[in-house]
Amino acid sequence: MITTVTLNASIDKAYEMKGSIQNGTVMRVSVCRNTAGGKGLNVARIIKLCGREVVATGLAGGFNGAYLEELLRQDGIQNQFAHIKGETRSCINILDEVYGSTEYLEPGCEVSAEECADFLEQVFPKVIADSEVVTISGSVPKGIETDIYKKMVHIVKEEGKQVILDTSGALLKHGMEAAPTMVKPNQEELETIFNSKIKDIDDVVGFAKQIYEMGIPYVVVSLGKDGALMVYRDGVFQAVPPVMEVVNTVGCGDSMVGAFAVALECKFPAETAIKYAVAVATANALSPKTGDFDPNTSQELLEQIELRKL
Ligand SMILES: Nc1ncnc2c1ncn2[C@@H]1O[C@H](COP(=O)(O)OP(=O)(O)OP(=O)(O)O)[C@@H](O)[C@H]1O
Ligand SMILES: O=P(O)(O)OC[C@@]1(O)O[C@H](CO)[C@@H](O)[C@@H]1O
Repeated sequence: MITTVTLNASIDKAYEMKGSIQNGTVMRVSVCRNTAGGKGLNVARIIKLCGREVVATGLAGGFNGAYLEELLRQDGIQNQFAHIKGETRSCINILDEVYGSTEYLEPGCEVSAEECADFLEQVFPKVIADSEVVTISGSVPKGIETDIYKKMVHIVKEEGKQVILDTSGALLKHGMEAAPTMVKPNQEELETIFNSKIKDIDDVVGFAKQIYEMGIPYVVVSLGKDGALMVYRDGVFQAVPPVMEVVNTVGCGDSMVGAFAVALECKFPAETAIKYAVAVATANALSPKTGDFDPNTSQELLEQIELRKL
């Protein structure tokens, strides 16, 4: 069993537009799709599609929170959310022919210190009890301290479980101090953490090695169309997918996290794990839906992924 955590859950709205967007005018949406979102819920859908058992937890509130739980029920995702007074946010992803994808992310409601403590001390330890792997993803709503993920990583590790952390900025910086099993920054997140511009792949390797030295066994940097780079005990590897025409890359990072969690749970060797994660993430880029992939496509991609030792 794998637990996914989404503290800043959202109703994700994908707006498909015909033609190009004209800013400052009235635009009519051609197709609208609502999904239970926030990074951890995309991760949960991917794990289910990989054929593994998953339970989703986090914070949910108001009408959107109830809708979110209903969407998860429709997707067949087991969930145990802590209920908060504030309203769960919405995030909009506009898909058009000129810009591809443009995301508008709401910040999330205010969460009280009591609500946060209730989740951390009561809900979270109970939900993870039957899981071997826990994933923690995304931003946090207002009122939650930036060391929350550090505390959660400690709780998971004290129970002898493995934990993946996928977040950014101060949340990532503090979270890494607790040495999770795996982190998955993208290049932008690395630049923020190290306050430095990345010029080439050597810079990526250098920063990833520094993170590995903090005691994090698997450091995976996602590189978009160039796949992902992994630093672990036996060296530095890059898994490169074939060049393809993508449909929707939102949630690709989450797909990579979901597949890597499955690989940890199934005890895949590290080099198989990174290839599997890149295959699933690339298959997600070929689906119009977020946190979705066709298992036949990922299986075909797996055979086409090139693993390079750097
Ligand atoms: N254009 C693309 N072509 C092929 N594969 C892609 C492409 N974009 C993303 N991917 C796949 O998805 C993985 C993760 O993508 P990316 O590096 O964009 O993650 P991310 O920035 O964390 O994404 P997000 O935050 O949108 O979820 C890549 O390692 C790759 O396997
Ligand atoms: O505000 P966060 O939690 O960082 O990101 C939220 C979000 O952009 O991430 C997912 C894509 O990765 C979307 O489902 C969701 O809307």
